[in-house]
Amino acid sequence: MDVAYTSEVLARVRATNPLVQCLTNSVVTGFTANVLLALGASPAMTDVPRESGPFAEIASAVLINTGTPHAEQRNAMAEAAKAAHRAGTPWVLDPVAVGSLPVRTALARGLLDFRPTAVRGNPSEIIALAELGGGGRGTDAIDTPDDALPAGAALAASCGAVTAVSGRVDLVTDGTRVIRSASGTSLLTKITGGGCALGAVTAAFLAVAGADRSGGEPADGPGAVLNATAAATVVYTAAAEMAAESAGGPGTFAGLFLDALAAVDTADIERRAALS
Ligand SMILES: Nc1ncnc2c1ncn2[C@@H]1O[C@H](COP(=O)(O)OP(=O)(O)OP(=O)(O)O)[C@@H](O)[C@H]1O
Ligand SMILES: Cc1ncsc1CCO
Repeated sequence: MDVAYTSEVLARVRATNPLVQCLTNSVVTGFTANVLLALGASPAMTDVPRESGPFAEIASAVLINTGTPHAEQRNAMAEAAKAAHRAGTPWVLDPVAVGSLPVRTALARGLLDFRPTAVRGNPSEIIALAELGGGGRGTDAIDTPDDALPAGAALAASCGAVTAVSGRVDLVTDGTRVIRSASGTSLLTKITGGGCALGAVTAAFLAVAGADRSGGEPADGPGAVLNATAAATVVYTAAAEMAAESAGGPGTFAGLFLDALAAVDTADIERRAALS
């Protein structure tokens, strides 16, 4: 995974406007849609039963985020995950507050049966999803990304997912390889949805990553999911870093971040990527 691949996948998103179906929490819905639009993707918050399943079959990718999982949305999530799995639509699970709250913990663990392409969350959520810990403090983490490495390996083994763990240094793993990305800004933690919108951006990148929907060899090679997931983090955090340079605080940062997502280019990515 390198800067050239990151720029190439970003260009594909902008050229093809992948349709990203989001079943996400009520706090971050508008922000998430704006982040996808700024990036060049096309959001659709299709999250009611009898629509979510059929839509997941035609969407380019699906995001399921458990932040505010009301009963109807839980049913829609199960329907969408099942349909995405059946149709070969890449889908991302963001297990918000899993571990510390019981309803979403059961929901998210059940959704693993439908083999998410990637799981994205903070360290405590990832550890709890893999049943290796009890979760964080509500939506906040109490663990570090490296603490979640065994959980990433467990999720790769149990459902084949690539795992992206957020923190000061973000980490992406397929259970064997680990990519760390140190770009970004703590201002992302001072606006709501800083992590949730990254889940949607990850879905957009997976949509264009050359993964074969029939389960065959991905056009971008066997590491396509790992590389595209890491590329999403690099673009997202590079844009956040650009926004932070002229932000006066969380309020102006949010707007400048959308501007930066629309503007970020190869030179910006080259300057700001901090991969190891
Ligand atoms: N301590 C930190 N310093 C700098 N950047 C950080 C820090 N923690 C997180 N980030 C950045 O913020 C992004 C979002 O991560 P965060 O851990 O806040 O997600 P989250 O808890 O799932 O967010 P939310 O549930 O509020 O959407 C990460 O991708 C990372 O780049
Ligand atoms: C604040 C909050 N509560 C449930 S979901 C959410 C958005 C950030 O995870």
